[in-house]
Amino acid sequence: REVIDQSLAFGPWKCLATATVMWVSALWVHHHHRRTRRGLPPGPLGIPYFGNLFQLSTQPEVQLTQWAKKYGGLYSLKLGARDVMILTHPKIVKDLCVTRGNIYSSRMDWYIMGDVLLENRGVGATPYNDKWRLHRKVANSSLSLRALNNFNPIVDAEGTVFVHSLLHEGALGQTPVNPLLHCARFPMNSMLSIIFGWRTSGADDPLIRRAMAMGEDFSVITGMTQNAVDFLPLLKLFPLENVKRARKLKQEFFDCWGGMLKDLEVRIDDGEEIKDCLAKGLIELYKQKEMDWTDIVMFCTGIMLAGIETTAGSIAWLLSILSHHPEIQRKAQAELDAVVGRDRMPTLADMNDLQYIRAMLKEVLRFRNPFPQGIPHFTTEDDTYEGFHIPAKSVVMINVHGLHFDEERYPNADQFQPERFLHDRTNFTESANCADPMQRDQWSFGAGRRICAGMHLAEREMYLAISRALWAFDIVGLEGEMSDLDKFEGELPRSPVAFRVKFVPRDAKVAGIIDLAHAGSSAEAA
Ligand code: HEM
Repeated sequence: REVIDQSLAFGPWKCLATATVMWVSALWVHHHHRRTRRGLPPGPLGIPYFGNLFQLSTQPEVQLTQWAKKYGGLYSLKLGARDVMILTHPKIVKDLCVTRGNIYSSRMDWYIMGDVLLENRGVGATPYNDKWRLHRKVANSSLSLRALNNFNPIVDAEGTVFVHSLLHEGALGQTPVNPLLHCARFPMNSMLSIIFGWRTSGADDPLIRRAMAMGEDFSVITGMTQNAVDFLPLLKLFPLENVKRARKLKQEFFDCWGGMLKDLEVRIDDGEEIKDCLAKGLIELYKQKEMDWTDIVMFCTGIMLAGIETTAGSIAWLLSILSHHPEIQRKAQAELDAVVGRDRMPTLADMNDLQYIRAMLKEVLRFRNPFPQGIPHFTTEDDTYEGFHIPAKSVVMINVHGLHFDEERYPNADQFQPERFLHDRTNFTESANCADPMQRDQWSFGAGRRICAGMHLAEREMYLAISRALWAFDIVGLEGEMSDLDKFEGELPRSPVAFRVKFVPRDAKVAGIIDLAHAGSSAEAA
């Protein structure tokens, strides 16, 4: 009697549950068949409407890389309403993003980053159109190899300021230092000089914290895991916390970088002689009506965002990693002492002779790169590749993490081993442009027509910061307080969390040499 009662009570629920399971399964099968019918590359099954969205965690690159092992160098996902192509093989990245760059070079219509925050302007966020071409041309005019040579003295001087700050904040190796502010100030001052012909005068300048806060906010609210709305457009109907944050941040961009442009415009209008800088050129374009005010503010915003956190984070990762590896420091220092000696600091002229340092820079970008899922490209036309259909308006992700942790190309990929690049004498740009994609060192700078515009600058800054830090100091981790190499902040880009190390001068002459160079270089930097 009890059993009969129980089955009667459970019966309707069981029926309902069975019906639901059948309905979901039918939708699932239908969904799968639709994908196969469309001829898309293979990929994991998702659920109707949401696709694979819920299968990605807060570190999507881990799952993306696991799927690459199963589905290969090109597979597809459905993230909400979007078709997403994941590229995890060098040849496929080159074939699509470089060779077919006319189709694969746009940017998706991001809601928060594009519509709300940057108004789809700025070099990095603008879709592939004439506006982007103009923005990219202007960026290249200051960031190309030739243009950058004019800024060599400034970047060199900032490299000296960097080690000088570490030396003195660390009381000549006595006191631990959190190097993050200094790592940010170096690229920030280079960018300020290139854009506005101006720099911050000390690590306590409020602009440094302000720029870092803007960068951190941007990095958090624009990350993929924060933006389900880019894949589920219906979410736009709901009040989203990040939209409020983005509007506030946009205002901050206008106040800060827009304010600096305004000051410059007033000075130009007052007839002041202004030395050549990117912002001066932008104001000319604004006056000639080739760019509007939002264009030039977002141009500066985009360049400042692209150029600070990325490079700062890479320098900081390397300092953090080196504090775990005294044996790697010794190898780099042996090379530095042989090539440079102990009576002067390394300069840009030594870069080609410091092969171990160069290998370390490549290895840190492989090992802890700021954009493990790349910055997505977007297709503008239908395409067919290796028999697969790639529809127009597909999101195309270069799975940088998957490329960088491929054991076949990088044995012991989860270890930091500069030796793997010792044979490679190319600089970042030469390697990115090499004909055989299997020979490319790493993929941190993306690929094709949207490839990073700041590779030369990033390389010079990273080289000067690290070669000088290792020439001058032993980087010593603190007992019981070693940095955590697996924790990071933000998403677009990622940076290491705060840590402290000691910068211990390697010999008695170091402080004198740095102080002397600093006295000479601060005039140059100013
Ligand atoms: C370690 C440092 C850096 C890394 C890892 C990095 C990485 C990247 C990546 C992944 C992209 C997107 C590429 C693509 O879509 O395929 C990019 C674009 C860009 N980067 Fe960098 N970047 C770094 C430093 C810099 C610096 C110092 C600047 C100087 C201003 C800069 C300026 C830009 C610009 C303007 C773009 C947009 C290019 C476009 O969409 O046309 N980056 N960067």
